[in-house]
Amino acid sequence: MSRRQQLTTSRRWVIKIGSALLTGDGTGLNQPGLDDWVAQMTALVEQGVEVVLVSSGAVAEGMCRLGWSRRPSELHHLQAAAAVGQMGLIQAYESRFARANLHTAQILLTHDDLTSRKRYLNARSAVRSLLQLGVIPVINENDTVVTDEIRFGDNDTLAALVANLVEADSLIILTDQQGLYDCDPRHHPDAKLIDEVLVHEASLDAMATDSAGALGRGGMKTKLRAARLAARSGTSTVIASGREARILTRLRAGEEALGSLLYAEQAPLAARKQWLAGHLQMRGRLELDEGAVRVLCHSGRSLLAVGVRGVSGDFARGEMVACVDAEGREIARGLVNYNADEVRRIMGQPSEAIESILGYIDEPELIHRDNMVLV
Ligand SMILES: Nc1ncnc2c1ncn2[C@@H]1O[C@H](COP(=O)(O)OP(=O)(O)O)[C@@H](O)[C@H]1O
Ligand SMILES: N[C@@H](CCC(=O)OP(=O)(O)O)C(=O)O
Repeated sequence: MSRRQQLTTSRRWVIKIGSALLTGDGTGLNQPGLDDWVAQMTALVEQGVEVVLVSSGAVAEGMCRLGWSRRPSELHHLQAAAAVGQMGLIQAYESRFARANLHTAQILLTHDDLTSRKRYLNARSAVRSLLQLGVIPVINENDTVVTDEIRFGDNDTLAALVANLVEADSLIILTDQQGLYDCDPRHHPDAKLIDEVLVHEASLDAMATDSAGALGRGGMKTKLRAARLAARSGTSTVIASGREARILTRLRAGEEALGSLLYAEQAPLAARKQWLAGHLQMRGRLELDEGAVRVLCHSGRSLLAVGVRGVSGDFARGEMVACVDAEGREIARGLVNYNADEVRRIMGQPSEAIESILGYIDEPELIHRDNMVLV
């Protein structure tokens, strides 16, 4: 199957719509554009794609609503514009998706939300639950509370971290150019479009510059960096023009020579497992009973509390623990969904009992199979 053909079957897409498209002429949101992109995303959902939308446009829409003609430079004015404009942005998506009977959910994130392990896991389970419910998450940076030091700044980086968060198969970055050119087409009319390339190809660095349009942030440089970040979880990226007719549905159909495909070396699950195998420090150990050892080793299942008979170490939710058999041999390692004290209370118990023992339930599994590698 060609790399383009993989888009025809991939299941989870993060779609980023940039400021350059959403607010092309600086007079508020591009309403006809929104009609078109929402109709295409609805068609994707009907084909079974789980869509997570990362949308810019809050500051520009806020400027329009407040009657400001120039982007302010003071942080507090930018924050005010973002707060006003985010209302318009969400209304724009909510009303359009509602016509197709699809619910939307607003998620505003800061850098801290994705770097603190606990908040990361919480954001991850919230977005996953929304997807399971068939809801379209509409994500933007929480511009009103971020300071310069902790900003994503451009939404390309945010979209890449969201792709990591949900282990997306594909990240689609829609912008005002046909894709990544070998130099900025705004200044070089003879620039050539890159069709398909390995995301880590070193020659790309010299091509993707940080010159952006009047309303965008970051230019192609942040898009290339985003594609490389996304590749850490095995996600391949397409950079394409949101002005091209039926761009999303044509990409879904596997059309060749459309936008630039920056492909990752590994598939999402393999990339995650490699990261788990080599990455984190072990914070504790879970001793498993024979039945649990068997289902982990032979059936590739998740670890449930009922199969654990001993706990050592002091670990937090989301940290890495070793799973050992009765002789102390490590058989697997993975990210645990409960902290050490909680595991001591729920070990040996069926998952249905977790809520009555702890008073809440985070996940039914102690370690989900996607977060575990056999050793
Ligand atoms: N090699 C390149 N190929 C394509 N565009 C480039 C390149 N280098 C810089 N750019 C600039 O990046 C701009 C898109 O980035 P930006 O304005 O930040 O858009 P967005 O708001 O969609 O993120 C293009 O309009 C183009 O001028
Ligand atoms: N969070 C900001 C968007 C930041 C931004 O412009 O990003 P980008 O679309 O990457 O150029 C907003 O909603 O106005």
